[in-house]
Amino acid sequence: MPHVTAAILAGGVGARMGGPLPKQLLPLAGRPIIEHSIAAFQAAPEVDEIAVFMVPEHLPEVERIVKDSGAGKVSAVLPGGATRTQSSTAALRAVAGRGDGDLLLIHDAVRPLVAGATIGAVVEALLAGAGAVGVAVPSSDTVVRVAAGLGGTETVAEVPPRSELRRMQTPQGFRLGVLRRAYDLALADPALVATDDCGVVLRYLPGEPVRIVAGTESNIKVTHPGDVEVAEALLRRDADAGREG
Ligand SMILES: Nc1ccn([C@@H]2O[C@H](COP(=O)(O)OP(=O)(O)OP(=O)(O)O)[C@@H](O)[C@H]2O)c(=O)n1
Ligand SMILES: C[C@](O)(CO)[C@H](O)COP(=O)(O)O
Repeated sequence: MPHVTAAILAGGVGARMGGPLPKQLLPLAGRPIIEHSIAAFQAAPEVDEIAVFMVPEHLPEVERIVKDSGAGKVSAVLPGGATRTQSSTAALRAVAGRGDGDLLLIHDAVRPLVAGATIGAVVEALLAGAGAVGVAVPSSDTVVRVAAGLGGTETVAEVPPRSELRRMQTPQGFRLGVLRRAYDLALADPALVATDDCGVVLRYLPGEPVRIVAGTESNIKVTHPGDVEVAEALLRRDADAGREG
């Protein structure tokens, strides 16, 4: 069986959230957001090992969280990079000793409500032969592409068919050989701009299918002020549903 490493990316400073602390350290139901994310992968039977990539100035807080929560699968708490893409490449460096057939899951630390079933579905798709797997949900809203209008305004440039659109979440999972080849090409491209790792595979290895598995609406990315309260409400709802089910 391939070895499965989960990389939890926590190298961001949370500019959109604001405030003195990176949002992954904010409390959610009494525990730091990142502790929920680590716990999800700790509990996932498919995952062998976890590595966390944290804003360098806050490494000690995460080391303490890992120790106090008893997350025994965490083998390393390392500095993240200056951009999400650089944190992903830090994750690739951390698994340099693993084989091309081993698996790497990359997860946003600020998606604390990821379901165990979602992690399982990503690994299952990889074990079934996929080289790259994304998690996505349909969009309820019409999504448009915009263009710059007059005087700093925006205008609608295109309305792609909604039935073909999905909202991407994490974890995103990869056979290591695939992600390594994609990033080797990406890092040699001075025009590299990426917001997720499946996008890097799609752009630089266009022949490599990126499979999609279904995500959940609860797997939100805590991004803006107010999102912690939304996550708290979703956590309560999921706990109530678990008690009733
Ligand atoms: N240099 C970075 C930037 C982001 N991330 C991580 O990638 C995930 C998704 O990023 P985002 O929500 O954009 O987090 P921030 O970069 O912290 O937020 P902002 O863009 O508002 O500053 C987060 O878990 C974040 O910590 C990372 O590991 N390294
Ligand atoms: C990877 C991601 O969560 C997929 O939706 C998203 O692209 C991260 O974007 P961010 O700007 O780093 O929050």
